[in-house]
Amino acid sequence: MAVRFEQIQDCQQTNARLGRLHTPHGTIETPIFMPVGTLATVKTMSPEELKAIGSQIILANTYHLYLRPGHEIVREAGGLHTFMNWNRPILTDSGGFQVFSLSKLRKITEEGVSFRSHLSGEPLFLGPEQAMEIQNALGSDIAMAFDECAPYPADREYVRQSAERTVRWLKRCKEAHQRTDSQALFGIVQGGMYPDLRVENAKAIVDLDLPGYAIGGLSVGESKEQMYEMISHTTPYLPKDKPRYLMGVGSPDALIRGVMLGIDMFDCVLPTRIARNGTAMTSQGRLVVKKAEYARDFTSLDPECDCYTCTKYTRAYIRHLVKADETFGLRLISYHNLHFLLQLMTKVREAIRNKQLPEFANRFLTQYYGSDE
Ligand SMILES: COC(=O)c1ccc(CCNc2nc3cc4nc(N)[nH]c(=O)c4cc3[nH]2)cc1
Ligand SMILES: [Zn+2]
Repeated sequence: MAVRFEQIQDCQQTNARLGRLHTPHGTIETPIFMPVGTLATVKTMSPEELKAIGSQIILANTYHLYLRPGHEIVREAGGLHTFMNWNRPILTDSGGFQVFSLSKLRKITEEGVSFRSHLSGEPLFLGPEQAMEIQNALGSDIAMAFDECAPYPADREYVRQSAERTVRWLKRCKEAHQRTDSQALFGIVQGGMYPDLRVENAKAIVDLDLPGYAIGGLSVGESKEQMYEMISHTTPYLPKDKPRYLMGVGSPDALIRGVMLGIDMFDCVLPTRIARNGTAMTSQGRLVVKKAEYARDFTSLDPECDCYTCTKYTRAYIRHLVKADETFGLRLISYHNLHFLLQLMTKVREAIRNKQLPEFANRFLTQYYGSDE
């Protein structure tokens, strides 16, 4: 069996749980945040730095690697782990989301999606079989099913048709799955913002008896309350003894609330994406280091952080680098932001272990978002 999930401890007051996810490239303590390495790199970070901040698993993207450098080159390199010098677990997204969010001129049929490359404009096609072939070449430990992440907002009839097709696509992914002993296929539950469609889709996806399940079609512009509502309608139909992965999430509050709703795995581009415009996540909330007020601030980004960035550099120095467009500034903030979210999940696991999650959540969120939010 490629991937096996162990439930270690439940939380009495919420649906949170401690778990262990055993994969061919190592064991992952859950709940977990997965840094996003779309193009076979977590932007500006080396594998050694990722390990130094405690990253246990990273995400890469089928769509992007299919377009560039092409999955055949990665296969010839010996797979993604060798190609990018990362010997821990890798989860690959299937392209289901990226093809809809990045490419132009796309056409969806029962077969799959025809689209034009957002890089070269060349006509391309992705369907369940192609997505599984690419992920087979990449050799990820966890391969996501090829699905349609319905646009938001979308009318009920569209969402119903799309979710039903996603189930038919999942069956084809399962048929096309080759490395069943070294790569796990996770299904993805859709259903838009319609609770009854979410439940119906969850039941159909779980019927295929897979090693893990994701909740898709969220973090697409809906309100956080809507997102939490859809999660709470879905998790009761996902087996407790399998990992639950909320795709594209997220921010500190969404991670904590997601854990309390029973989610085990998360991914988001946020930490490296906001670093690009000089924004750091700190224990006191977001800090835009470019602001003039930090020009002579010789304290660290986050007074409560012990990471390399916060022990060796000051806000004034990082502000200078970002203003001068020096990539080292981007590296320092990315390193800290990733450390911040990975550290948050370490504290969340500790709080579940000590039966203190609600208290920890209130303390952290009040400090991060301020009591008025
Ligand atoms: C500064 O912050 C940012 O730039 C930024 C950008 C995008 C997201 C949203 C990411 N949301 C998201 N990613 C997703 C990936 C998905 N993959 C598949 N296969 N199926 C889905 O149904 C799906 C849904 C998602 N929702 C969040 C933050
Ligand atoms: Zn730090």
